[in-house]
Formats: sequence, C-alpha cells, structure tokens
Amino acid sequence: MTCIKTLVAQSSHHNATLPSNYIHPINPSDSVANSELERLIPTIDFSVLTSTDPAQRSKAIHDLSKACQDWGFFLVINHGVSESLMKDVMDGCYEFFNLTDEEKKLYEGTDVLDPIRCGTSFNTSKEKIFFWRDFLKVLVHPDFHFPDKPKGFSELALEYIKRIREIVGELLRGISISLGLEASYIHNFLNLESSLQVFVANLYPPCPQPELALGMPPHSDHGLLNILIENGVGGLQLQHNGKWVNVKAPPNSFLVNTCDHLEILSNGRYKSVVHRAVVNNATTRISLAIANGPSLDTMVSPALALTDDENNPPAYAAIKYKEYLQLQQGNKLDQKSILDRIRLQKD
Ligand SMILES: O=C(O)CCC(=O)C(=O)O
Ligand SMILES: [Fe+2]
Repeated sequence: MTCIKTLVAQSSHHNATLPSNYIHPINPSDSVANSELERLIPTIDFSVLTSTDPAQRSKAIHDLSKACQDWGFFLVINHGVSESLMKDVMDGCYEFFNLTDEEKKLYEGTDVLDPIRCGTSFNTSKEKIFFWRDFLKVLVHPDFHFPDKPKGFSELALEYIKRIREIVGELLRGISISLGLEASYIHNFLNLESSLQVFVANLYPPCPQPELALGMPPHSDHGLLNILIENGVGGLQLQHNGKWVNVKAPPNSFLVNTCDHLEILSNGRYKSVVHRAVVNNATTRISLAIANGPSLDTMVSPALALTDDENNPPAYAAIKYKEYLQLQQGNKLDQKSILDRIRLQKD
C-alpha cells in the first residue's frame, strides 16, 4: 500500500484529482460550528493545578472537571515542557516521514501490538476507502521501543514521553479528586506504574481535493488522556453539541482529549470526545499524539465508588485493556464502535 507522501510525490501537480479510493461520502449533517464556539474551548493552567495554594488548586480541579464533563477536551498551558523540546520532537517526526520508503519499510510491523508500526490510513486491511494520512505508532512505555532513524530522534522522544507522563499523572490526580475519589485512585486502580504509552505521529500531506477526503474519520481514542501537539496547521475538529468545532493549538500548548477508558472508569460521567482530522490543499500538517492508558493487563471497569445497584448501575462491562486495544486497532475506526460493544443495557 503506497503511503500518501509517495502518492503525492508521484502525482503531477496540474489538475491533480483525488484517487477514487480516498473519496468519502461526506455527511451533510456534519456541520462545522462558527468560530465563536472555538473560543469557548476550556484552558487549564497547569501551574495553577499544581499550585501549593489549596484555593487555587481546587479552582483548577473544578475547571478540569467542567472541561471533562462539558467538552471532553481542553488546552493545557504553562505545563513546563520547553518549547525547544516540543519543536525538536516535532522536527524528528518530520524527518522520520522524510526517510525513504525502503527505510520506513523496516518499521512496517504486522500485528496491531507490534512495538513499532508505520503505515498509511488507519487499518488498510479493513478499509475500502482510505484516509489521507501516514502514521508512525510506537509503544514507548512501560518498555521503550523506538526506530533508530533519524539519528537522535529516539533520545528526544524518550525525554518527551517522560515529561508527558508526569503531566498526565498530575491531570489524573486532579480528575480522580474531581470524581470524589482519592487523588491516587486512577493511578492505583489502573496500574499506571506500568501504563501503556503510545507515540503516534501523523502526517497529512496537501490533498488535491480536501473537501472529498478525510485525514482521520470521526472516532474516540482508547486509553485515558491523549496529549496532542501540531505544527501550526489546523485540521483537528471535535464534536460538541452536534457540531464540529475547529481546534488549533496556540503555540506551546497541549491539546488534551478524554478517552474511552476514562469514560468507563467514571461510569459515563466523563465521556470520551469524538474527533476527526480534516485535510487541506496547501500545507503539510503533522500532529503528534501521545496516548496514555492503563497497563495492558488491567481489567478496566467503572470505579466501584461511582456506581450503585439502585440508581447508578455499571454502564460498561469490565474488559482487559489489551483486549480493548486489539479490538480498536484491529477494526475499522468508526465513531465509538468499540465502546458501544461493552455498554450494558439500562432497563
Ligand atoms: O491529527 C489529529 O489532530 C488527530 C489525531 C488523532 O485523532 C489520533 O491520532 O488519534
Ligand atoms: Fe484520535
């Protein structure tokens, strides 16, 4: 399967049209919201969340709780990760995608749980219509794997994912408290000492007919929190009250979305947000998402303290994270289809 980068390089620039196996029937009800809504996306100031002043900290936890409940999405600012590390790791992604097809072929992988996998679309073995996206996915925690090219990329990535893990740890402490649980509840219950972290770099080259294509379909993510940065070219949209809201990260901020296992753990209080990536015909977009989940062999179920048999029965069946991940990565990416499989009927 040819990656998009090569496909674009091979096609003539004049009168380029989108190959028919990339044309998606666009749903006309998929309306894009006006930019007003975009300005309402919540922002969490990380320095306030980690403040030693209890009043400041509880205000930030309250904001975090509202962001998770109302949006499933927020920006994080003042997180302490240096601009140069963020830039260097993004440059590494760019250089990785610039390796030759032969070099990248070494990292292709065959199984959805292979530690290093690069490819195109989402899961070409299950798709008839493809997405305008190339990717690199690497399992980087609890064991660190990484491609050995380009030179120096692996060291940068290791430093970056460590910092992300610290930030995710703090966010999840705040989220535990906001759910009325002990600060360390999520960490202990989901064995975050050996949490799964996946490094996902996405490349969206310019597309000849962007209105007919999609970079990624509407979907939610596995895991707890996904931390995303991008190269200043917008394309991410999230679903909010039935509309698609464009999201663009202000320089040096993180885009954070809540994922399926937080929805399960919170018994539906914090729903994973559906999002997609659209493409453009002018500029290459790169995004880097770090997926942060439970440890692979954890059975995830709604927290006991958040359920009761009478008014609030468990809304999701318990499932091992590894099994969920295999289902999500091994099928077509489609809305919340895997979460829907484990929803329990409410009478
Ligand atoms: O590139 C983006 O903005 C979205 C990426 C994404 O949704 C993912 O990697 O799961
Ligand atoms: Fe995603």
